[in-house]
Amino acid sequence: MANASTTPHDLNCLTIDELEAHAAKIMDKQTRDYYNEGADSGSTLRENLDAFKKYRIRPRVLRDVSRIDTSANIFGHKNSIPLGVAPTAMQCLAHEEGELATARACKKMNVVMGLSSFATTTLEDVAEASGDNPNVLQLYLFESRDHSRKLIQRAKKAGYKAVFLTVDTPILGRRNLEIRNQFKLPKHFKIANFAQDEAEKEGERQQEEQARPQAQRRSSAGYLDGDNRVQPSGPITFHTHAANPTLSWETDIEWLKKECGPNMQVWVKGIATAEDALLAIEHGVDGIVVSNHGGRQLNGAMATLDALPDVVAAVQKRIPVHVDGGIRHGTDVFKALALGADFVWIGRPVLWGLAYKGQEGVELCLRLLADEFKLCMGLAGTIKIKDISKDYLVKMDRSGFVSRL
Ligand SMILES: Cc1cc2nc3c(=O)[nH]c(=O)nc-3n(C[C@H](O)[C@H](O)[C@H](O)COP(=O)(O)O)c2cc1C
Ligand SMILES: O=C(O)C(=O)c1ccccc1
Repeated sequence: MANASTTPHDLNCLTIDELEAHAAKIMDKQTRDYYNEGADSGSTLRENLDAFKKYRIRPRVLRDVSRIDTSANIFGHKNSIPLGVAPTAMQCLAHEEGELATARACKKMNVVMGLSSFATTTLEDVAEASGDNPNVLQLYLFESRDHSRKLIQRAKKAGYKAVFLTVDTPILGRRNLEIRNQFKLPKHFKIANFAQDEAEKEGERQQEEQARPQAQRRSSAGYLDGDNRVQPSGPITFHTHAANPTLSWETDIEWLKKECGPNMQVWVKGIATAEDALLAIEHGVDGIVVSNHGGRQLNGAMATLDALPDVVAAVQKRIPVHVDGGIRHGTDVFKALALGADFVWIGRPVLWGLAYKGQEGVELCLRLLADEFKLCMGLAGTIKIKDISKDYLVKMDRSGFVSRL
């Protein structure tokens, strides 16, 4: 009998939940709170996780599952599983090698990596560590077009396959632990991808700005006071760059497409509705990620798995639809694909892996999910990614009533 436990395992850490628990013991409180929390009460963060429990798998049997192919094509590359590493900011907080450790683990595991605009490693160094393995650059479109233009040119030159424009963060969500902890990036780390000529000045401003509680930091329209009211604008700052409330389909997507040219795709990350998915297609976007930023932006927003089916129905396979948020098991990957996603991304589990054991920890994280996903495919009676469909799921309502999809 084929057994999933043929790959070497870390006996102390056999699940993503265990990885989270190990990481929680290792990370300092500031980092743990920053990485793990959601916005406001955290209900959307929890619902992202719980949404997967509403679905159960309908396994088919007596099919030859001796040859399971978990691979998925992305940007013309063969990814080992239909899963990528979502962009998350400031990975040097989790481990001194930060994004480089993640890039090396992704390369080893054949998994695409998303690099945050707010990475603590330069995009060139990450590209070098990745070799042939594909990368995407997550973008916050800064109000200073000059800075964005430079960043895009650098990404192009370094061979990034796509930019993912994050569209769920026109204003930064309120994260209470971050405010209470007065979270700041320790002085010895740098937000590495600010344009060289601006880096010094900007670095200093960031350090100053980060010393401020979140509620007093400035956004580009001004800063949010204690009651989340926007106060008049101040100088350009760290959070000015992340949160740009002027972003719009008309002005920014056209501009971005032109800047990226024919060889670097433009995706939008943070879509939650069919209406916006259709607008994305209308504006010539190459792909979308259904995301609510891991529940860190609009608390009270739908769980991403709940938002997914409407988006999939509207898009009708014209462009790829990806999803992130709350994926912690191989069965979660299977369920997202069965609901029509082409691919999924994971955020926090990679940060936990990094904190646990650097590159090795990220490899472990990816291996656990890859093994679980392959096992799920085989036990459900599927051998190719394209076999996975809604025929393999039922949905349970609150009273436990089960219905076919
Ligand atoms: C600590 C942290 C930092 C993040 N930083 C960014 C970022 O810089 N840009 C971005 O688009 N998304 C960012 N995200 C959101 C992730 O890309 C992703 O959407 C989310 O983490 C997925 O949910 P999950 O953590 O439940 O897997 C961040 C998430 C976390 C947890
Ligand atoms: O923390 C985040 O989720 C995020 O996307 C972000 C926002 C501002 C600066 C750095 C990261």
